[in-house]
Parts: sequence; C-alpha cells; structure tokens
Amino acid sequence: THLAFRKRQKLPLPPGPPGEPIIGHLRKLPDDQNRAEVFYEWSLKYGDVFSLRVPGKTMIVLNSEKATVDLLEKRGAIYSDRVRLGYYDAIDWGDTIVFSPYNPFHHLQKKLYHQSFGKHVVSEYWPVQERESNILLKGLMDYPQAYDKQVERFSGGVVSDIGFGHRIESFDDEYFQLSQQWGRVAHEGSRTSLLDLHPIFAHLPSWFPGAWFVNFIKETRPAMDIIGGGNYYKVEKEMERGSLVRPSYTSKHLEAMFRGEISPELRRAIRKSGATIFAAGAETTWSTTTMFIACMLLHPKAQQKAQEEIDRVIGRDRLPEFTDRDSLPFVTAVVYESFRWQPVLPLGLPHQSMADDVYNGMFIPKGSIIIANSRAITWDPRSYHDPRSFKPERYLPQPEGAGEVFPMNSVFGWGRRICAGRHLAFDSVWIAVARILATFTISPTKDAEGNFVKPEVRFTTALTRQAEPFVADIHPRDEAACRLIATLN
Ligand code: HEM
Repeated sequence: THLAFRKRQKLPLPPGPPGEPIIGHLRKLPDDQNRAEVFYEWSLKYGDVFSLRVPGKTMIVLNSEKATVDLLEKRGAIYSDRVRLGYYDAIDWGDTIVFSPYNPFHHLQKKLYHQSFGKHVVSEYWPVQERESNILLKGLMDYPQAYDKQVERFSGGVVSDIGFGHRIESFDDEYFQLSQQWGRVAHEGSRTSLLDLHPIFAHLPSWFPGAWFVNFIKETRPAMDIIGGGNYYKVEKEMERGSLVRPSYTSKHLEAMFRGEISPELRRAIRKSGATIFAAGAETTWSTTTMFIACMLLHPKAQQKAQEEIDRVIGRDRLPEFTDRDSLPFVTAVVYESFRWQPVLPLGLPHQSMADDVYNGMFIPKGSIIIANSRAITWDPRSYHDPRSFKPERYLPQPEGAGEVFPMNSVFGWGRRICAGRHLAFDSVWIAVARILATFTISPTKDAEGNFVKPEVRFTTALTRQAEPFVADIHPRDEAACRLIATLN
C-alpha cells in the first residue's frame, strides 16, 4: 500500500475528458445507447487509453489492439476479475462463469467449458448446427419477412440442444420464449450499470427513475431462475431416474454421477456454467447472424462474390458443409467482416483489475473497471485499411491474410476471460452464413415502379448491438435452391 500510495502521488491516471469535483464524470457518462459512439469519439481525442472517474471507481478504457493485449493478455494475472453487477448478484447469477469473480469456482467452470467447447471438440456439434441451419433455410423460404425470428430460433435452437438436449421446433416452445426473455434482460439488465458503479444508487427513492431496477428483478427473476437452474434440474432428475436423455453439455458432465465421482461443487459448476451456454450463446449468435444479413443487403457485391465462390466450389445441388470450409475462403472472410463491421459487444464485457498497476507512465488503480473498446479497435486505421468499409478481401489470402488483424479478439474478448464458447459460436455463424448464401439472395425491396428502395439499417445498442428489423427482399436464388431446400428434413 505504501508503494501504491507513492505511485498514486506521482503518476497521473490516463487522460480523459474533464470531470467535475467529487462526482467526477458521473454526469458525463453516456447512456447505453450512445456509450459505444461516445467512447469511440473520446478514443480519437484522448488516445489508446483514457480514464473516467465516478465516486469510488475508476474506469479505464482501452482503445487499441496493443494496449488491450498488453494489459488484458500479457498482464492477465491481474486483469481478469469481473465488475460486480448488482442485477446479476440480486438474481443469484453472480457466480456463473460470465459474471464470476476470478476464483477457483470460475476455473472449474472454465475447465468444463474447455472439455466441451475446446477447439478440437466442437466438431462434435456440427450435426446439430447443420440440422438447425436446415430448419433456418426452410423457415426463411416459408416466412422470409420473419427472418429475424427465424434466426433467433436458430441461435436458441443450437444452444438449447447442446446445453440441455432440448430441441426448439416452434416459436411457441418454452425454451424459445425463455431465450426471448433473456434477450430483454441482456438489453435492460445492463442499464443497472449506474447502480453498479456505486452502492448509493441502490438506495434511490422509489420516485427516482433508477428504481425501475427493483421491479425489473421481480419481473425477470422467474425466467432467469429457469435458465439458471430449472433447465438443468430437469436433466438431472431424468438422469437420476435412469431415463434416457438426449446427450448434452449437462448430461455429459453429469455422467460422473454414475461413477460416484460428483461433488456438490461440481454439480453446482455444471449448473452455473450451463446457464450461460443459453445466456451467452443465443442472443450473441442471433445478433451476429442478422448483422450478416444486413451486411449483404448493404453490400451486394460481396454477396455476389461469395455466391460465385460457393457455386464454383460446391455446385448447385448440395449445401455447403463444415468440411468445405477450407475451400470457401471468401465466405469465411465474409463471416470475419460481418463480425468486425459491427461488433456485437461494442465495448466487450468489462474486466476488473486486481492490483495497482502502471502502464506507459499512467497509474491504473486496483479495482478499476477495464473496458476493451471493440468499436474503436475494429475501426482503428492502424489495423484496418479503410476501416469503415465492408471488405472481406482484407483477410485474404487465407490462412494468413494480407496483414490486417483478424478481428477474433475484439469480437470474442481477451485474455483469461475470452469467450469460452467462441469456437462453437463461430461455427454456428459460419454454417448459417454459408447456407444462406448458397440458397438465398438478400436484396433491397422494389417500389411500385420497380426501382430498388434504398435499404436502411438502424442499430440499437445496450450491452449488445443489434440491427433493428429491416425491410429486405430475402428470396431463394432460383429453382435449384427451392428444390434443394424442399429436400431438407
Ligand atoms: C457470436 C457469438 C458470440 C459472441 C460475439 C461472444 C462474445 C463474447 C465476449 C466479447 C465475451 C467477453 C470476453 C471478455 O470478457 O473479454 C464473452 C464471454 C463469454 N462467452 Fe461468448 N460470445 C458468443 C457466443 C458464445 C456462446 C455460443 C457461448 C457458449 C457456448 C459463449 C460463452 C461465453 C462465456 C462462458 C463467457 C464468459 C467467459 C469468462 O468470463 O470467463 N459465448 N463472449
């Protein structure tokens, strides 16, 4: 502490916009909708690292690939904690793998994820992802206007089968409804951020707008209890009864039970980590896949080029499969670029620092909120030529590319808290993209005179960034595509 005291005396915090006495930047903190944009603007003004202060907390924002790697990866030992989030603590989700402090229970959950979702294991799930993508294609053919919901079902369908052995076959499915409720939590739950910055905000009087929080907990808790426990207990009960269950993350890890090797701690880790397969996996995959559809609407040349590659390599009488991936580099580059162009988590998920530190002469106090600014990193002209343009070519030739940074960190996070489902997630998005490109064309709609209407895509941002439902003409490419889709089961 003596050393810390000295450092604090001597070294400045990273630069940042001017704050006010005592309350610091409290009144300057942009709200959820604008935070990514404002932080991007500030990154241009204040450089690779800037800081903000609110009572009791320092927020450090990292705006370049280098600063983020230097701290969150190279100094991962002290940058891998999570910020406590009032909402998730209140609903007993504070120790799920995503929100858990950096501790042995987090390591245990990560180990389970690694066994099930490590790079060399995820091909086990290809049949599930291929089947779910077929359902997606059929859905898009029958109800193209409902593309958003079809993609949402696809994303939820993959993770509910993989997590709990439950197949989502219709929009009325209870798991599908749960995933929709979670979507709301993910968006609105992040509004609690003000409360999380300082405990005084937890005691706001009921007339204060922030008190919506208490009602929000009451309303959302039942669904969150099912996602965080109910789904798991169903599988556990069936297995204890000796019934045959569909294989899943939950059932596979619970098999240790039959060998008498399961501790209460392990059971709890299976339950807590399983909850986040659904929570972390459904909405993110959905947002990315709809973002891809938006990208194709806005960038017809890229779409056409990807389709030409598929036609050349695969032909027109079968669908692309995972085993074709190496021969479809342009399609894969479209996936990377869709991820980069609008990162689904534009400010990642905050880490928290675990010790005082100094970076390039700047003081970073223990307990700071550390934000990796993916929006700034994916638009950084030092990493990307003409960063605002949608250019899949920037990653070619594969596998090395032409020197531009593959955006997988800025999309999936950093260091010891990197997305534990990223290989699975990438595969889900890839198969959806490849198969949609093989069978559909996404184009602007036409007006009464037959002219294309200029497409318009708007985004909403809370914790995640999504393309708001937009108007597009999503139609099978030709008769061959219709026939192909009709044969899918
Ligand atoms: C396109 C889809 C996805 C995106 C863009 C995404 C992105 C992210 C990001 C940015 C983080 C935070 C990393 C950090 O703190 O530095 C994260 C964490 C996490 N993700 Fe994903 N994710 C996706 C899909 C999935 C899926 C399908 C699963 C589960 C199978 C999953 C499980 C997790 C878990 C468990 C964490 C927390 C890791 C930890 O705190 O140790 N994600 N994800």
